[in-house]
Amino acid sequence: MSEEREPIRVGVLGARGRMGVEVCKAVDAVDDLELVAMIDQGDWLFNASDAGAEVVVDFTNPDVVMDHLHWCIDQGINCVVGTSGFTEQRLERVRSWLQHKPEVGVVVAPNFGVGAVLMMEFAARAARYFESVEIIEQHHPAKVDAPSGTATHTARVVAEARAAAGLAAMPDATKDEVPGARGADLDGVRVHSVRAAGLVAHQEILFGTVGETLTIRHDSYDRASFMPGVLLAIRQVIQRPGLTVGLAPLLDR
Ligand SMILES: NC(=O)C1=CN([C@@H]2O[C@H](COP(=O)(O)OP(=O)(O)OC[C@H]3O[C@@H](n4cnc5c(N)ncnc54)[C@H](OP(=O)(O)O)[C@@H]3O)[C@@H](O)[C@H]2O)C=CC1
Ligand SMILES: O=C(O)C1=N[C@H](C(=O)O)C[C@H](O)C1
Repeated sequence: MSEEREPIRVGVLGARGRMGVEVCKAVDAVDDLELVAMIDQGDWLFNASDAGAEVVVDFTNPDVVMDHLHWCIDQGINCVVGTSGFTEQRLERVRSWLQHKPEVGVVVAPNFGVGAVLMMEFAARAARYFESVEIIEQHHPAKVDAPSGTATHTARVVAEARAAAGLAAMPDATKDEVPGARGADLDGVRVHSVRAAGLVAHQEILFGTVGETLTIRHDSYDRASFMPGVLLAIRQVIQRPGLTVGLAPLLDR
C-alpha cells in the first residue's frame, strides 16, 4: 500500500499580481497542496523559508526573477517559474547555480497553457515544410515586455527546426522600411507584438510556401487556462532535480 504524503507546501512570489492571485486560488483549492506564503513587492523573501515552503512559484517580472531564483536555489527550495525574460544566457546561469544544489528542481516555462505548449510543438513540426514563417503575438496592454516569452520560445524552436532541415533564409524584398514595420528579428524569425485592451494572451504562427499558407493559433481567454499546467509543475518539480525548460517534458507522464 502506498503511503500518502503531507500536502506540498507552496509559496507564491508576485502573489498580488494578475497571475499570482490565480495561482494562490488554484493552490488553495486542492487538497494535496498547501499555500504557506504569499509574497509580493516589499515583502521579505525569508517569509517563504520561515513558512517551510518546499516549492516557490514565481510570477513577478523579468527584472527581479533571477534574484528570486538564486535565493530559492541557495535555500534548497524547488521553483516553478512562469515569469518571462528567460534567454539562453539566463538559463545557463540557473544551471550553474544548480550545480551547487543538485537536489533542487527548477521548472521554467514560457507558457503553462496546455494548448500553447501544443501550438509550439505543432509549429516546430510544420517549420521544415514552409519557406516563410512569421509570429504575431497579442496581449493585454498591461504587459511590460515585448515580444512575449512564448513568442521568443516559439521563434527559437522554429529557427532550430528550419536550421536542422537546411532551409535557406526567408524570401523578403523589403528595402525601404519604417523602423519596426517588419517586427523584431528573433533568431531570423519576424515577431509582431500587438497590445490592446480586451486581450489576454494570444498567438498566431503564419507559415507560407508556394500557393498555400498554414496558420496555427492559440488563445488564452482567461488566466485560469494556465492553472492546470502550474499545478502539474508544482507536483512534479519536487521529484525532478535540475532545470526543466517548458511544460512539454512534464505532460503525458
Ligand atoms: N508562463 C506563463 O504561462 C505565464 C507567464 N506570465 C508572466 O508572468 C509574469 C507576471 O505576469 P502578471 O501576473 O500579468 O504581472 P503583474 O504585474 O500583474 O504581477 C507581478 C506581481 O509581482 C510583483 N512584484 C514585483 N517585484 C516583486 C518582488 N521583487 N517580489 C515580489 N513580488 C514582486 C508586482 O508588484 P508591483 O505591481 O507592485 O510591481 C506584481 O504584484 C510576467 O513576466 C508574464 O509575462 C503571465 C501569464 C502566464
Ligand atoms: O504577460 C502575460 O500575460 C503572459 N506572459 C507570458 C509570455 O510572455 O509569453 C505567457 C502568456 O503569453 C501570458
